[in-house]
Amino acid sequence: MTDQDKIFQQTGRTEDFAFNERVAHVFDDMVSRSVPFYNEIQCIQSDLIVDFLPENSAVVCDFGCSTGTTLEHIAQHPRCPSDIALIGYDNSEAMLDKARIKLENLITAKKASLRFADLGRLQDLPECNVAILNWTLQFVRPIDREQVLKTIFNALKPGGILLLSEKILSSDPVLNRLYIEHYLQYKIEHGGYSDTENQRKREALENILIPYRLDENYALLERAGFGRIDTYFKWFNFASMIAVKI
Ligand SMILES: Nc1ncnc2c1ncn2[C@@H]1O[C@H](C[S@+](CC[C@H]([NH3+])C(=O)[O-])CC(=O)[O-])[C@@H](O)[C@H]1O
Ligand SMILES: O=C(O)C(=O)Cc1ccccc1
Repeated sequence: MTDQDKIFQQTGRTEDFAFNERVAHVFDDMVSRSVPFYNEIQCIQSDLIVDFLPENSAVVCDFGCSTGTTLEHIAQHPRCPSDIALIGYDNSEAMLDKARIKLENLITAKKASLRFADLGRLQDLPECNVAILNWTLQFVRPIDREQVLKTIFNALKPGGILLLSEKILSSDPVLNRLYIEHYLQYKIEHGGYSDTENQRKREALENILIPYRLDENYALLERAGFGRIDTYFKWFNFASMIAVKI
């Protein structure tokens, strides 16, 4: 069980956001209260993923897997092949510790494995059918993002896909402001966070989470070599994209 996220209820100086033990401990609660339609996205994303998996030797890599929720969803999909390798990567040991507990049965059955890795230094990736980058590229330094996508593109088999979810900016400043206001209101109404918690988290994420516009993400994907790019889910300042290695 995950405890309730009270991280930004504390008073005092706001520190930069980090995926440390305290955050990992409450992460499932935090992410489901902070990312609009988080659970629905996990469900429709699994539907898409299984469309691209072969019956034998299917490989799925989840970069920035956090507590392993996405990999667990895929394994539980009724059309998930039994011959599958689900590989989760993250650069937070605290997150991987939580994922190890959640995926214990899959790890014992040799269907899942977890690897400590920094996205900026990915090495020896296996050939994969599906790569996932959900709300993680936004934390990678902008100058490193293209290389990360190129490395993932090279690891994908032809016909394989990348699923990329990001917090995004609108190109129109007026709409951008409106979207952010609606998002903060969403976190109050649906997430149960207070105005002060929202403000503190916003401060803590500044310079850590750097969103791009949708067209900037598309350009990055195109430069990395991807074709057939589409947005399969969008909600104000959040977008989930699919990109195919043709
Ligand atoms: N450079 C990096 N290298 C590797 N991992 C990183 C890096 N930077 C951040 N991370 C990891 O990326 C994850 C981002 S959370 C992903 C949610 C998940 N995908 C989910 O669908 O539940 C999204 C969020 O917190 O908004 C964290 O686990 C970090 O440790
Ligand atoms: O809460 C936010 O402002 C977000 O952008 C989502 C989020 C969710 C979990 C960790 C960091 C950011």
